[in-house]
Amino acid sequence: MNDPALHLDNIVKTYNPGTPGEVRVLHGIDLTLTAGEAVALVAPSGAGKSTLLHIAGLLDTPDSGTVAIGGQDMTGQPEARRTAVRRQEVGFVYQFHHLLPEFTAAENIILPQLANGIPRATAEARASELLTLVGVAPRATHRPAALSGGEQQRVAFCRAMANRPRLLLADEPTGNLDPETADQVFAALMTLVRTTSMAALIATHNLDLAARMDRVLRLNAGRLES
Ligand SMILES: Nc1ncnc2c1ncn2[C@@H]1O[C@H](COP(=O)(O)OP(=O)(O)OP(=O)(O)O)[C@@H](O)[C@H]1O
Repeated sequence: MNDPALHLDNIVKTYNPGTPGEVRVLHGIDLTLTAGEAVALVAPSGAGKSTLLHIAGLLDTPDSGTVAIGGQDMTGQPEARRTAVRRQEVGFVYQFHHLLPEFTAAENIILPQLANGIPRATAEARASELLTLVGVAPRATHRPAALSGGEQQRVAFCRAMANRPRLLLADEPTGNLDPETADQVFAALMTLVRTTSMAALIATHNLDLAARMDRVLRLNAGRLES
């Protein structure tokens, strides 16, 4: 019950080891995120932020070190198990929304729940609740192309949270928006995090937004500094 949403212990990652193209990216990352915590990840370009988010979200594996989600150590687990835990416990948001263009805002939030075996009525209620929280309920029946950039991104947050994940990982979620819209979208994200008490690791170049989170971590030379 009190297990951390995410626990990384001594994560090391090198691309193309032992070759002329070797890139040592992460040199021993330790990180613990607890429920309800929003943590900013600030890093210069190329520092390994996406690599770290992919490892934390079970999309990639470290060379060594452990990744535990909700107290479940994922080291050496078969891919099917990693996929199941990722689907259930982790939500992702990217700089670009990646919503399905042929489906409405609500359907984009309903579909991942149906894929997880949730009954349609429950999924619809959950979509409606999430869209209301981020202020996009009046646009529920619009397709992504008929939504503004900020609305699209707020719908993407709702989709990421549709299956009540324990952990939200966001890679520059406001990077594609003008400052005012970024501010509104960030506020919506924080509302969702506070309401659902999930843990969120949010990579951003925006130091003002980073300062509004509970903690700021800097990724530098392969290590995390607070
Ligand atoms: N598959 C790969 N093979 C080899 N090198 C890689 C691979 N993926 C990433 N890298 C390198 O590892 C380093 C970290 O990449 P990563 O994408 O994690 O950085 P980032 O901090 O997310 O960068 P950005 O902010 O520019 O997106 C970079 O030098 C990158 O070129």
